[in-house]
Amino acid sequence: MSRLVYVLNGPNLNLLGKRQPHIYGHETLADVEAECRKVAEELRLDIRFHQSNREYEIIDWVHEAREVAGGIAINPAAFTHTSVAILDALNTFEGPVIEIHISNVHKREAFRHHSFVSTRADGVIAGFGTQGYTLALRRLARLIDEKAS
Ligand SMILES: O=C(O)[C@]1(O)C=C(c2cccc(Sc3ccccc3)c2)[C@@H](O)[C@H](O)C1
Repeated sequence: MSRLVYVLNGPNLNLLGKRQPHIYGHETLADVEAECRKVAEELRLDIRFHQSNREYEIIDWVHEAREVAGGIAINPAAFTHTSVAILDALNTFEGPVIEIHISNVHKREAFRHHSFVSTRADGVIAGFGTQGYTLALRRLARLIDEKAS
């Protein structure tokens, strides 16, 4: 069972930490990646960390993950609420998928309350700030270890 995990980030997350800190905090996506790499080392995971504003690139990374990864952690951002295409791609991935949202989407606008991705995700983390990323890694490590035992 591969200990490689893909961490995928959707549109506008490249601007994280620069606006709306009251919703998304002050950490930049580079800060989040660094924290993920630190925790991944503790968990004996390798990670590939990506962000794109282009739906097709996220789909292509999911297809890549099918061949090499043991799990996917994904913050689809706005694609959460719109993308059947990303859901369809995730449905071709056989390993565990954890959906991450920095904010508690259920306390926000009604259009953020529905997620296409949640119909595939094995778990959803929302409202834990950027700590959700490392919590997702810990869950994926547990699931990968359980499958290997
Ligand atoms: O809470 C999240 O992580 C979420 O996935 C992230 C989103 C999001 C939306 C716009 C921008 C950003 S990142 C950002 C934040 C502040 C300033 C600039 C960019 C994330 C939303 O589209 C989702 O509904 C919720």
